[in-house]
Amino acid sequence: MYYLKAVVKEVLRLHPPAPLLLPRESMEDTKILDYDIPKKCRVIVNAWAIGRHPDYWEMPEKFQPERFLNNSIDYKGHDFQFIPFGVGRRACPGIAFAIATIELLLSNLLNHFDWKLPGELRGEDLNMDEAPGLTTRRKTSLVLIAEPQS
Ligand code: HEM
Repeated sequence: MYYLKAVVKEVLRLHPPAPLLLPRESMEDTKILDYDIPKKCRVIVNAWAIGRHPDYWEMPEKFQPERFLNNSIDYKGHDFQFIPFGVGRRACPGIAFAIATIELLLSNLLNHFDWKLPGELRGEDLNMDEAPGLTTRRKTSLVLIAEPQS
């Protein structure tokens, strides 16, 4: 179960369903690094890019759930390098429900079926591109063969 939790985190790091979170508006003039942000400016946070930033993640493009096994990085918005549910007062209130649902669904699917790719296809051949949009989904359908476990 520890590994499954790490897999879910790794999927949400690489493919956050709301890649730009929800837009914010600055309440006052401020400066971040060298950028002047005027009052009432619309600010968009790119959680997708943060999740792949090489300053915060080793081999950021690699799918490597193990990176979540021996650390305390969680969804609550304390770890700014990992914010698939946003941060602060307007962060997603559905985190616990979402994670419980994903884990329950995934563990049942894995427990009851053996999963295979069709033909000679290998995992590394899968196209993991995302269709652009405010929320993301796979660009191409995922085709799998499910064999019920006896
Ligand atoms: C994998 C599943 C989910 C993801 C990745 C997700 C992600 C997000 C994100 C990124 C935001 C914007 C946070 C921000 O801008 O800081 C948000 C807001 C919100 N989410 Fe989710 N969410 C998920 C599931 C759910 C579920 C299951 C519910 C309800 C049962 C829910 C209810 C909401 C609501 C009501 C808001 C608006 C909060 C506000 O504006 O104050 N979400 N979600």
